[in-house]
Amino acid sequence: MTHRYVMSVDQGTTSTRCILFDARGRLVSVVQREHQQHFPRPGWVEHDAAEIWRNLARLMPEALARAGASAEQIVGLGIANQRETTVLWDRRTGAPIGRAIVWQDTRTDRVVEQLTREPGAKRVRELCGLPLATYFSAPKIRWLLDQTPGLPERAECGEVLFGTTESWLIWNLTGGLHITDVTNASRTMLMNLRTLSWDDELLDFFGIPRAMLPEIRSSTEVYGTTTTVVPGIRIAAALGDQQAALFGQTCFAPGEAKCTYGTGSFLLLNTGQTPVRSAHGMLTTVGFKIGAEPAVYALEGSIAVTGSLVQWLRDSLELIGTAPEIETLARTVADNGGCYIVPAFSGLFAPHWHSEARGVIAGLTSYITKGHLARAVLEATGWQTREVVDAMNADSGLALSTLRVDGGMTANNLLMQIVADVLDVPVVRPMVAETVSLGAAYAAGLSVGYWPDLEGLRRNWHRAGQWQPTMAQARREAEYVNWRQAVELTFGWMRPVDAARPPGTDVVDVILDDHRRMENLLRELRDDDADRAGVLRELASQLSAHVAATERVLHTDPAEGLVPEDPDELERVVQAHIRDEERTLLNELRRTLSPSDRTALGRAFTAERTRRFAP
Ligand SMILES: Nc1ncnc2c1ncn2[C@@H]1O[C@H](COP(=O)(O)OP(=O)(O)O)[C@@H](O)[C@H]1O
Ligand SMILES: O=P(O)(O)OC[C@H](O)CO
Repeated sequence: MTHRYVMSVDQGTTSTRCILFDARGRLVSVVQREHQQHFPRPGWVEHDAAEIWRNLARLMPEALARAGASAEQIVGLGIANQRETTVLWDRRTGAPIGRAIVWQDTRTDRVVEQLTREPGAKRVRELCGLPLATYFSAPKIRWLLDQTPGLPERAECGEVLFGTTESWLIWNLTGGLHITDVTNASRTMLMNLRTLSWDDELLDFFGIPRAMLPEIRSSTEVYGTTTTVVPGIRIAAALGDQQAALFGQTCFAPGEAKCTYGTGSFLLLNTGQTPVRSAHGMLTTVGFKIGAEPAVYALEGSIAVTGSLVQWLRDSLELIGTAPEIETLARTVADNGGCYIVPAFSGLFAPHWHSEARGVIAGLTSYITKGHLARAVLEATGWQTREVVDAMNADSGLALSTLRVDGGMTANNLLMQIVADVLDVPVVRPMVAETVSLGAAYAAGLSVGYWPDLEGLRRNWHRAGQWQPTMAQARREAEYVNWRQAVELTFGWMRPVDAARPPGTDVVDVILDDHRRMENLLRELRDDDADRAGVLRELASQLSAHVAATERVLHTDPAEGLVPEDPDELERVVQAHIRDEERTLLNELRRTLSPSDRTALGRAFTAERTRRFAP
């Protein structure tokens, strides 16, 4: 008898996996390839979409070969993917336009800051269920369009296309089908959560042309057939990876929840057929949509940094050689020794949504060892989960009674115990830890009739591990207070220096903003990837406009004279200018002028500076 399988692709943040599952939901073959993470500047995270496609093109035949199977034995393909990551490509050539901007990337923090002040900002969350944040696709698309002259016009006439990575892969696999599924579309900030279609008000707000967007389809339906790599396979499902994990954990009914612990961690609660608005920092998102049935919604608590903090300890601090070693290191100590790490590397996501937050290590004393740091890393995942569960309970009015977990980090038994302890509920892990892939396979299998219904899938779920809470209540509460105090230290770390201040701001602040902007340019000059000539030109224009405004409005006699052409000299002059002005002029202005005079001067300074600025 010829066996038949479902093929599943999990296009994740760090790697792409291709897995074949049999009818009982068992793994038949697994292959995986990592792709490169590009960090060209602080806060920037990029992927090469062409590399991701090349990886998939190798993985699909490899997965078949491992199982000794042919394309005819594959009943359907389901794709799960990292969400929000933004790929633009040329419709004609199929080539990506620049690198993809990854969901963790914070380069759009200023774009987002500006957008929050625009009329219409309040409507965004109402329409799409998401808070304005760097995390989602729309600000990333806007940023990309703003970068290249001519790109907005090309996008307007559909020459430049947008997609998240499932769209990009389906486009390549089918030779030009431009679609997305409703769960991925719900992460762009451009889809109306009720109508499940692109929303004109949102498109206008972000200035994004409809012509560049894919068609929105259900999560399970046959979209088309592969024409390349392994031709003839029906593509029968697509879901964002966290929604796929919800499906793989068989959280099909309202009230069922799971948390996936990978690069980041994502807790999703099925809320049934009506979108629930969060009052506590959760996202409202689409959970899945089976064929023509109504969509099922979810509340989501997204945590940006959990497994990636372990990677940071391994790759940047080199305190461990492999991710599992963190457990051994953390077990060398009995507790955290008073140390807390809040990994706000991409700002803080749920429930805080502070894009400007940056990470802290708090409570350091000379007593702290690398063992304590390792424990603080694991506890950070525990406490971040606790914050999200508290918010989720407050939104749903229910208390979570057990937590279903999955993902790479759940191999860590100490971490699972910590999660049970800080939540004070049991944590359970299923037999198949590859829940994202399993969910995509389930969705594709349902779509083509390989599995008849959801109930049959539920019977495949088997418990493999369970952790009971053992922490004393008083200790749990005391630790949580410390954690929250550490979180507060991360807020407001980055000020949006480039955001134009409204007219009428204190002149001291206006000048300080100029200084920070120039310092940022000096930092850029030290980056090997920077366009040096461009940055130098910008720096010279900034300095010249700033000095002219200072002279004209504050009647000072700046020491600099002309803006030097020599780059080293320019750097020196800028640094000296900032140092001198902050030591003398600014203190004098604070001391001698009334707040209303400083405000009037601030207005004049801004006007003069704008007039003199010649980019
Ligand atoms: N034993 C472990 N303890 C703690 N973290 C781990 C362990 N094993 C893997 N990880 C972390 O889990 C993440 C990988 O999980 P995975 O589910 O494959 O992530 P993703 O799908 O986001 O790429 C990595 O960030 C890694 O640091
Ligand atoms: O690829 P993962 O598992 O890190 O998941 C990323 C999420 O989809 C981001 O929203």
